Amino acid sequence: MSFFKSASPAAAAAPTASPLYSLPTFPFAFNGPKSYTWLYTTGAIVFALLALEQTVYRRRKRHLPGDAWTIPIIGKFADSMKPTMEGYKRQWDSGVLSAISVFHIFIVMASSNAYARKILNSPTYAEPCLVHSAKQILLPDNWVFLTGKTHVDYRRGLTNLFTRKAIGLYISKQDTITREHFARWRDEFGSSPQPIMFTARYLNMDTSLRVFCGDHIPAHATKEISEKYWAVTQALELVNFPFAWPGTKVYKAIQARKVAMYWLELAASRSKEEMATGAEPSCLLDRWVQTLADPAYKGRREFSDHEMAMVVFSFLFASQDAMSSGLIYGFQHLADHPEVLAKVRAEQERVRKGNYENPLTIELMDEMPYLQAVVKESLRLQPPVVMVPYKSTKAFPISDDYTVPAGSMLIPSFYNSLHDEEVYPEPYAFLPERWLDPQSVANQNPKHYMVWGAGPHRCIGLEYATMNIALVLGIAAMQFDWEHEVTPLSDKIDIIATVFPKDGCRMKFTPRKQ
Ligand code: HEM
Repeated sequence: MSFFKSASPAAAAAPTASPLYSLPTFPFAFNGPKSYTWLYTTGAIVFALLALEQTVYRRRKRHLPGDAWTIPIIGKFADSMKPTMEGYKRQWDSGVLSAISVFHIFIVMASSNAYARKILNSPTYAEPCLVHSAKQILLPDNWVFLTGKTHVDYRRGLTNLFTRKAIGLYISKQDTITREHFARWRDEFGSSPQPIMFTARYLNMDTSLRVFCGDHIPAHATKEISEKYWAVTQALELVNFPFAWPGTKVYKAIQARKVAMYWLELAASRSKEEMATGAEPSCLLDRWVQTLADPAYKGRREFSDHEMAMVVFSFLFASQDAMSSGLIYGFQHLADHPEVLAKVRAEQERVRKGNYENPLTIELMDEMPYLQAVVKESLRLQPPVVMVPYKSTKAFPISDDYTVPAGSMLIPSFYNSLHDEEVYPEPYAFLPERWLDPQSVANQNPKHYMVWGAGPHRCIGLEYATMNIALVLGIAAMQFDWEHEVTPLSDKIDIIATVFPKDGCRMKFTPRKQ
């Protein structure tokens, strides 16, 4: 997420002030018995509202595991301000369905694969629940806010942008940009390890902008967008000030979006002009324009520059955090398992036969099953998106004995499916080999592999993301010797929108002789 969905219930809870708690203010001067009447009346109202809150919570929760009583007014707000994996795991372990409340929002967490999939595959009852700030940042008319059939139809037109043919087109750009960045890494990474969080992030941002817009935006624009984009990620934090006032994170994110949209609209317009001359497509926008002009194409043909820019912005929004998380953990897992890194290098040597400077192609990548298994396993072991919030649009009979009330938040977990020891023996070990045998229990149970979600909103960019992570790790394996400085925080997880090692993954890259 992707990640324009909040990782925590607090995100949705924070901006919502319940009318239940907006009590009128009273004159509290003690002027005789009349004042005591006000005081008693106020006390009685507060007491009644608190009692009502508990009754509503217990009626919604029924027999589900979870606190018998919710903390008045704020519920589990304090926990969700600083979410931890340990806290989530405790909640998941309490039951396949469990309940909590944050402010007045009633939340059902689903930890089993069956329930997680049921939520994601029941668009009549549940739809994605985007954080409050997402509409301000992405613009309310962005396609990501569509639901039901309109969403399915719009999305169908976009899947052309991620076919094998399209990915084959993007890969040469990914290769070029990655090598440009690695040339800089040679100078930037000195003698001591340093966090790669922002270095890897910039690499992803630059690559994605080039893949999406090609040369239709100037190099300085990709830099400007990349630098400003951090404001967008920050505005997705769990709790945000609800108004976009100057100085707030949402305000800064909106300014960043304006800059990005300016360049993306320009790119869309230039792509249309260039494709009209019969030029060959060289980026995602070109491919989109070319598809729309294809007489065989069935679907809507007219998209304004603004609309195309919004789609590209949504891809950036959905991809940056998740792809950076996946890449950083890819580096960390490989560096911590030198025996696996050695096998990646052996495969590179076999396939590339010494031609390490030749650009990678999709056909060459096909010959690297071990590298692909490494990426798949790394994303399983530490999924960038551990869960996504949905909301029930009507009463949802999720099981024989429980119906989720309408308007609740539903949070299916991906993490539990991905660490189910029935499907992934030794679930906390990094074992790419489990993906090499088509008959392995992991390969025989693809529905457990929930890194990309499931159902109508399943990640649209998964092939592109997988290819990019594999390509970067494959080239880095041959260009550098890696050293990961393991710190007490390396295994601790920071939940920003997606997940990152708390120490930012401290790495040292030393150029290798090839
Ligand atoms: C490792 C990288 C990535 C991960 C782990 C990831 C994961 C996810 C997940 C879990 C979802 C929600 C699925 C659901 O609700 O069932 C999602 C949705 C989405 N992702 Fe990704 N994603 C990644 C990269 C990307 C990239 C590179 C792009 C764009 C090129 C992208 C575009 C999207 C979009 C547009 C959606 C919303 C789809 C819809 O609502 O129809 N993602 N992603």
